[in-house]
Amino acid sequence: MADSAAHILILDDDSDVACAAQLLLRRRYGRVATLHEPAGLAALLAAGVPDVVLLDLNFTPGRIDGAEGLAVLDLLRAQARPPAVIALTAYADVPLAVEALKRGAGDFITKPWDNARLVAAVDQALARRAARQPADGATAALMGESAAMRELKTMIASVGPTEANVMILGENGVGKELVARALHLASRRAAGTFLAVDMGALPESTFESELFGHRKGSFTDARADRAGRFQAARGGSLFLDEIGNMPLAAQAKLLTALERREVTPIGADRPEAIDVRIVSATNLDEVRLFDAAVFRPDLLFRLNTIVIRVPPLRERRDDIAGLLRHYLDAYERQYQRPARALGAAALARLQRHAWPGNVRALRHACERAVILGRDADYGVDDFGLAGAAPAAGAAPAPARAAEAGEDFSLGALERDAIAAALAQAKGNISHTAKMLGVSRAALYRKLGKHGI
Ligand SMILES: Nc1ncnc2c1ncn2[C@@H]1O[C@H](COP(=O)(O)OP(=O)(O)OP(=O)(O)O)[C@@H](O)[C@H]1O
Repeated sequence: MADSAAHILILDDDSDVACAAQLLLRRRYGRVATLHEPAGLAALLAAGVPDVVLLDLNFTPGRIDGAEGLAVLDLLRAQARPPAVIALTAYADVPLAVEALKRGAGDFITKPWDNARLVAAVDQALARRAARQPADGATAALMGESAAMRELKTMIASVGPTEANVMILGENGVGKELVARALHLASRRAAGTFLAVDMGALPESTFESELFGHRKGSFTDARADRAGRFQAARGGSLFLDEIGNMPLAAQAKLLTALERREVTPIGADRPEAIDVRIVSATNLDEVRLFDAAVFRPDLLFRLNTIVIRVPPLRERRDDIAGLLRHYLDAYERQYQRPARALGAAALARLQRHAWPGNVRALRHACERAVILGRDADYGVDDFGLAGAAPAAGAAPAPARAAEAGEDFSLGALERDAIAAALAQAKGNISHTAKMLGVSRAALYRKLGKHGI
């Protein structure tokens, strides 16, 4: 069964053998890579674990004990989601093949192989791997196998099925909305609606009408009955995003609704029971969140029964290579560009980058690289990172090009204006967008464009 999404790796020191297998398999599977020695394997795994590895067991000429291949097998088995392994043995060496099977290989093939048998073995290996995958549909969109991401997925799996209110904390672009969606998918409400509301963008004047609904004629513009977000999400999950940006008066109204578990549409004479699971998110740091002048403590304690912290990308650098490959592949497909490799130097540099805009910025950088990159491999310049080499763990200082009189191009001035507004709004995207007079979506696009 051909599978255009499958990723196969052939690890064999004999380049003729590897090339023959690659030519055969490339016709049926999406990505078929070859490697001639185990030395490059760690970097390759960091960029994404293949689905199936065809593994030769001896690399050094003259060696037939299989020790090198078995060591690679151990490394493959240690991956968070190990690939299915087919051992390649040159000598019909049954004891070695048996040892490989004992150590976790799923199958073995003797060289020279029969093409049909090799293809059947790969098909079976893919099927085995698919069957072995954990029931992680809910968290499938959340990429990353770092210890922090694994912990996050475990947390989602245990908290998701409960009705507890969850507050998700993390910087802009770390994936808070993805986590909220994963919680919904892992819940008993998964068949219901997932409705996201940007609380920072709701004008105070229409806050109640937007959230609780209104009756026809209850105010000048109320030309028909309208359900609020609480009613629209009935039976599902309501994601209150940017909760830290709500004015205090609006916080009081939300608190009342959550305490009473009912809302009264404007102009209605009776309240309506609410049936939603509340998931909220903010990029406020916890010091600000616990400041009563910013956020009502009673509302905070309603919302944060469970707190999930999503770490910034610079604290889970192990995920960077996989995310880069994922988004490069996705944009290569989207823009119908040829598949290109990410050079080792560029990868190392990207892994050191501080990524102040987190995964969102990385995604934009990949899109830029796919569109603008011209060389055979991607180089670091293709990604348009801000600052040549910002120190790990630190957000880059705003560009001062205009101040220094170096560059008065409109692009540079726009970048400076955004960086300055962002700094003044303490990283708050909604406030920054408001200060600059653009929508949040437009601001995100500009952040990506300037690599901020
Ligand atoms: N772990 C991840 N795997 C794949 N994509 C991710 C991951 N985390 C974030 N993204 C992508 O990064 C972008 C930003 O994610 P998301 O909107 O969930 O972040 P956020 O923390 O809610 O951001 P903000 O606070 O700015 O609203 C999206 O395109 C999302 O698909």
